[in-house]
Amino acid sequence: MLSTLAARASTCLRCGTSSSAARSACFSTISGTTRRKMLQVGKKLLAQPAIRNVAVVDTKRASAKLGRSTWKDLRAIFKLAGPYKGRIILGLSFLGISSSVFLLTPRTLGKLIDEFDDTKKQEPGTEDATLLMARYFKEHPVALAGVLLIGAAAIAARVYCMHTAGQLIINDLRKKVFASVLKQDMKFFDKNKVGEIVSRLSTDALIVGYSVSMNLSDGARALVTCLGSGSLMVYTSPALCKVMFFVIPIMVGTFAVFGRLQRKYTLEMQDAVAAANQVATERLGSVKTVRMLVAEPKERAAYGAKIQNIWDISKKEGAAKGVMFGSFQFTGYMALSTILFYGSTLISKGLLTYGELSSFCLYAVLSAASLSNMSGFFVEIMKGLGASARLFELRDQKPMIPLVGGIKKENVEKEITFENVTFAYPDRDRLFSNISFQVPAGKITAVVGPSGSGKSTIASLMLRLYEPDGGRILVDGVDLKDMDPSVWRRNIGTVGQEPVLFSTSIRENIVYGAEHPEQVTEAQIEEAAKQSNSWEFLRRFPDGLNTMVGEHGSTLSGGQKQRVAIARALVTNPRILILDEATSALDATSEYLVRVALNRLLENSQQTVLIIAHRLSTIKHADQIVVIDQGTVVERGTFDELVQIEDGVFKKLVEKQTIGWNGAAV
Ligand SMILES: Nc1ncnc2c1ncn2[C@@H]1O[C@H](COP(=O)(O)OP(=O)(O)OP(=O)(O)O)[C@@H](O)[C@H]1O
Repeated sequence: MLSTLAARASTCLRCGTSSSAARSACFSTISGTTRRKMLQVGKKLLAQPAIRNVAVVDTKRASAKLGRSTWKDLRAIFKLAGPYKGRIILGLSFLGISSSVFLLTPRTLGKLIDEFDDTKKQEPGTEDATLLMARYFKEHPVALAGVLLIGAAAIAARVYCMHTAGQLIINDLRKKVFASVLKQDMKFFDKNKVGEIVSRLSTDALIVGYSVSMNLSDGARALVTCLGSGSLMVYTSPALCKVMFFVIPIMVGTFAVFGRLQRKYTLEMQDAVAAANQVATERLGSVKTVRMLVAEPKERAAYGAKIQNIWDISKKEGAAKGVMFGSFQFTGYMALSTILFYGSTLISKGLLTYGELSSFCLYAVLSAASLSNMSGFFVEIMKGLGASARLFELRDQKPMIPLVGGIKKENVEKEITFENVTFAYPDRDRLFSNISFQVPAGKITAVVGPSGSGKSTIASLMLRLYEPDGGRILVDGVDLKDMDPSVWRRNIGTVGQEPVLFSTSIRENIVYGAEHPEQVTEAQIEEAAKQSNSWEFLRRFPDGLNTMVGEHGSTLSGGQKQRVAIARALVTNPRILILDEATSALDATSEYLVRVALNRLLENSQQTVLIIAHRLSTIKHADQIVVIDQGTVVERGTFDELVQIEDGVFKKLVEKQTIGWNGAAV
C-alpha cells in the first residue's frame, strides 16, 4: 500500500510534466542562397563555436546542479509565475482546506473505531476535537461523506487553478521565445536547427510551466502532508514512531539514488526526442525531394536510428524506475508489517488502541506517499531548471541586427553605395574582400558573376539580412546600419531564386508583404497579378485568387509560383525591386511578358532595380552591369561596353552561355 502510493508520485517522463500533471494531462521574398537557407527552416541550424558574435544557442542539455547560478535560475523560473500569482495563491488556499480535511480524517476514523469498543471509552473531560467529530460522525455518517466531499472539491479547485496557471505560464513562455527566435539574425538560423528549437518550444516550455505550477502545488501538498502526518504519527504513538527511524533513511536514500538517475535519463530522453523531431521536421518538410531521390529507405533508417536512441534510454529509464518502485514496495511493506507487528504487541500490553494503530497506519501511508511526492517535486524542479536554461537562452538572445529602430528612410533619392565592403559567412572564407559600386536610383543595375561569386549575397546585404564585416553600405550617404531595417525592407520588393509561398490562398500570398494587408484593394491585387502575368492562369482556377496553394505552394507550377511571387513584390508598389533570377522559372513567353510589364513599371514609377541574373540575355537593357568575381568588382558598364572588353569576365560569361545555348539547341 505504501509503495503503491509512493509509485503514484512517479513522473510522466515522456512528456515531462510534473508528477501529477503528467498523470492527469498526460520572406516573403528573400533571394538566392539566403532564400534557400530560409526555406530550409526546419532544416539547417546548430551550435558550433560562435565566431564574430554569431548567436549560437547551445541546445544540448546538461543536468542542472543546485549551485549558486541554479538558485538564480530557480528565481527566474518562479518569476514566470508572477503574473498569475493570484491564481496560484488561490490554488494554495484550496490546498490548505483539502490538507486539513484529509489530515484530520485518519485520526477521527481511529477515534471512531475506538468509539465502537466499549472497553476503550475515553474518560469524560479528556476528549479532543477529533473525538467530538468522531462521535458526531458515528451519529451522522452522512456528515462524514459531506466533509470528505468538501475536501475533494477543494482538491478539484486546487488542480484547476494550478493547471490553468501552468498553461498560462507555458503560453507566455512560448510566445516570448517564438518572438525572440523570429527576430534573430540570419546568422542565427544558419547556425541553429529550427526543428530542435520547435521541440524546445513545445516540450521544454511544458516542463518549465508545470514545474512552477502543478509541481509547486504537488510539492506544497507533499510538504504539508509530510509534516502534518509526521507530527500526528508522533502525537498518536511515539512508541511506534521508532519504526519510522529505520524506514525513512532507506526510503530517502532510494529516492536520492534513483531520483538522480531518473533525472539523468529524463534529460537524455528529451534530447533524444528533440533529435528525432528534428529529423522528422526536416525530412517531411522536403518530402518531394526525398521521393524524387528515392530516399525513403534512407530516411526510414535515419528516423529509426533516432527512435532506437529513445528506446535505449527508455530501457535504462525503465530499469531505474523498476528498481526504485521495487525498493519502495519492499521498504513500504516491511515498514507496514513491522508497524502492525509491533503495534499489536503494544495493543496486547494495553499501551495502544486499535483505533490508534489504524490512524497510525493511515498516517504512515500518507507520509510515505508525501515523501515520495517531495522527491518527485525536486526531480521536476531540476527538470524545469534544465529545460528553462535553453528556453531562457533563446528568449534572452539579442540579435545583432534589430528589427526596428533607426532612421526611417523610405526611399533612395540618389544611389545605394557599396563602399569597400568585406564580408564572410560564419565559418567560411572571406567572400568579398573589397566590393565597391553604386546602384543609381531609378535605374536598373544588374549584378552578374560566376556561380557562387556572391550575387545573392549582395542582395542579402542590401536587405540588411547580414551586415558587412568591413566597409559600408550607404543609402544617399546614410549608413544602412543607422537605418530602421523594417522601414527599409518594407520599401523593397524582392523576388528570390526559389519563390516561397505559404500554404494559404493566392490572395493571402500576394498581400503577405503589405504592412496592412486588409487595406490592399482588389484592384491593386488584380493589377499586380496582371503585371506579373499571373492573371491569365489565376482566372482559369475555379477559386481564382482564393485557390489554396498547398505547403510551400506545392500545388502550383514553378513558373506560376514565380509569377505569384512577382505579384507579391509588386502589389505594394515598392520603390526598390530586387529580382534574383526572378524570371528563371518562366518560359520564354512568360519571361518576355514579365519583362515588358517590368519595363513599363520602371518607366512609370522610376523604381530602383537590382537584377541578379544568370541569363545574360535578360539584362541587355540594364543601365549598368556590375561583374563580380573572386570577391571583388572586376568590371562595370553597359552590356555593349562590357562585351567589348577583350578577355573580360563578362565577355567570357556571355561566350560560355552562347556555347551553352548552342549546345542546348543541338
Ligand atoms: N548562409 C550561408 N552560410 C554560409 N555560406 C553561404 C551562405 N549563403 C551562401 N553561402 C556561400 O557564399 C557563396 C556565395 O553564395 P551566393 O548565393 O551569394 O552566390 P551566387 O553568386 O548568388 O550563386 P548562384 O549564382 O549559384 O546562385 C557560396 O560559396 C555559398 O556557398
